[in-house]
Amino acid sequence: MEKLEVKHLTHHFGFTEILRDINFTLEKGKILSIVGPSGGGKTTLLHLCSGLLDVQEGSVVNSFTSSSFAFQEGRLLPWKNVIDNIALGLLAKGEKKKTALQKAKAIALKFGLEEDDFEKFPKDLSGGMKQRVSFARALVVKPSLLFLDEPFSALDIGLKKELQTHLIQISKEENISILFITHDMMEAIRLSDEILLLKADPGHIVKKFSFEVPQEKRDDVFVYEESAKILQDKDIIETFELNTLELS
Ligand SMILES: Nc1ncnc2c1ncn2[C@@H]1O[C@H](COP(=O)(O)OP(=O)(O)OP(=O)(O)O)[C@@H](O)[C@H]1O
Repeated sequence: MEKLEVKHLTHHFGFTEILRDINFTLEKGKILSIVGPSGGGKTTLLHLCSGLLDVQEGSVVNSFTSSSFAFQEGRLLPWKNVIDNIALGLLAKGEKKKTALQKAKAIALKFGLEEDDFEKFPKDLSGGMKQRVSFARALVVKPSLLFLDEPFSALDIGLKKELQTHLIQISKEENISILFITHDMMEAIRLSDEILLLKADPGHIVKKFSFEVPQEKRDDVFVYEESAKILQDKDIIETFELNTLELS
């Protein structure tokens, strides 16, 4: 069975301990999110899990057959148009150009891009369109595991919901596992099978929340109700320091 297994992972930058004794397992077909305040070590943890950073202490064992990464800001190649950006990974895997372009176009349409956009270059795309391209590029290679770094943070609520719906649909159809980081609790509740709450200084997991209702059945009411419940949780209050906030 494919899985990502993190055991006793600790990380330092210089003399500063950033992460301490992180343990979790992501299983095939599951969506797991890491939620926590800014500076808590989420990005560091994601980079360690995805191999972008070298593990210093503890272990990360990734037995998924393939993985891909979608970044918050898209990271598209400025000299390539939309379709060529999406087709990159397929070409790198040795797919024939004609088939790669066909697959790129099909997934672009699935993510709400239009044929008129296909020849555009990144500089002529809105933030939302870049994000659509970024998702399409990460998913066109049909990864077994997808890493996402705050993928929806720059999007308005309508677009956020639309892309989340596409992501859930494609991940279910293709049985893709997802590990993503976010500071948005509602986003985590909408998408995750399990949420890991990461508290800062040094980053450590204080709580895990899991949800039984399948993602495609989670409507706005579910997300609002679960958020309201979770925001009362003492670990969430402490982790996000909600008790120190007062309206003046
Ligand atoms: N390459 C690096 N060298 C030194 N310190 C770093 C490096 N990368 C991150 N840090 C520090 O590690 C800590 C955790 O950063 P990280 O980016 O992992 O947190 P985060 O939870 O993703 O934050 P945010 O939500 O703001 O992106 C921060 O104090 C940051 O300054």
